[in-house]
Amino acid sequence: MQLGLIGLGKMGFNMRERLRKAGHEVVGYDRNPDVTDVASLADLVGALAAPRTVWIMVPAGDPTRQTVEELRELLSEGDLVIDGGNSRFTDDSANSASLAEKGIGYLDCGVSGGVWGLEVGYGLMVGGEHKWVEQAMPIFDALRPEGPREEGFAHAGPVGAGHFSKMVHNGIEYGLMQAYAEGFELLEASELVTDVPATIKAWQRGTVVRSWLLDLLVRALDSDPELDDLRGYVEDSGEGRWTVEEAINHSVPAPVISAALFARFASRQDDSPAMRAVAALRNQFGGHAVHMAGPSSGGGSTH
Ligand SMILES: NC(=O)C1=CN([C@@H]2O[C@H](COP(=O)(O)OP(=O)(O)OC[C@H]3O[C@@H](n4cnc5c(N)ncnc54)[C@H](O)[C@@H]3O)[C@@H](O)[C@H]2O)C=CC1
Ligand SMILES: O=C(CO)[C@H](O)[C@H](O)COP(=O)(O)O
Repeated sequence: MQLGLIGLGKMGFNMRERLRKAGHEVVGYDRNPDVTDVASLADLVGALAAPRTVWIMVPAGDPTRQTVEELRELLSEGDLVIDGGNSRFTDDSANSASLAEKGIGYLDCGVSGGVWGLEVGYGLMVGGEHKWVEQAMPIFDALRPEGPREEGFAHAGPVGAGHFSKMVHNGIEYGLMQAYAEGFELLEASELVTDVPATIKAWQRGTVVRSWLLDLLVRALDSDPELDDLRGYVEDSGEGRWTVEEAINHSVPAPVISAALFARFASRQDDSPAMRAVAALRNQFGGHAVHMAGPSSGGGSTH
């Protein structure tokens, strides 16, 4: 099958490779001339025979919204657009409705697997109408891991369901990573455990907490046993906060995911205004000692 693929970065580049290995004809477009197959979106559309299927894999938000708008002008009735990026699910209904005015189909597809997907395949969760899902199934089948389709692919529901599912998936990812990270810190802090990387490595087989994320932690510790080449500063790209917002909207308690998100915010602070306030209040009501800020004293002096 032919596919137009827009965005050939960490994800799209490998997806093009995996699809080509499976025998599909992929025309890739990226703003980066080093990786693109064609010079423009118009050229990409011109290189495909109707009905066309075009997969967007650019950063979520404005780049994806603008790409959908441009495709709306270039594509025709019967063509299909798939947004495979980590877009917020609330963008999907607007994209779908705008394309539907011209008879162009729309699917939202949550994609999981990161840079490893080339080798092991991508977990896919799709939202949209059945007929469009069927049209794109050869592409989904090539991207998903080998094995039973239902173990690496889900038609999760109508438009928006794919990105909603991916949002929850990423919220879970936040919580799992945070739990491993806290365990790592506690092992490191202990006087009893003398080989932390070996201990975590031993959890890879047979234990209740074995997982792919644990395997990746072992891999990171193999090259940097105390992770001291890194700063403890963690970005986020939206999915975690949207998960927490949806948990609030549905009155679903999500303390683990919320704490994991807030831990990332805390990681970006050199000093915490909130904890300065707690120290000040403790000092006010109980006369408890505080650590004073000092220009070169690190934690400062105690008063
Ligand atoms: N990296 C990951 O682990 C995963 C990323 N995603 C999502 O997939 C999408 C792509 O992510 P990455 O490949 O990691 O990002 P990336 O930043 O590595 O690649 C994005 C690519 O899109 C290109 N690009 C940006 N705007 C463009 C435009 N208007 N037209 C054409 N090309 C454009 C850039 O030149 C770049 O090559 C994002 O929505 C991301 O959230 C989804 C699952 C996993
Ligand atoms: O979707 C992903 C993995 O499943 C991406 O790697 C995503 O960027 C991870 O989320 P965040 O950047 O917020 O940590």
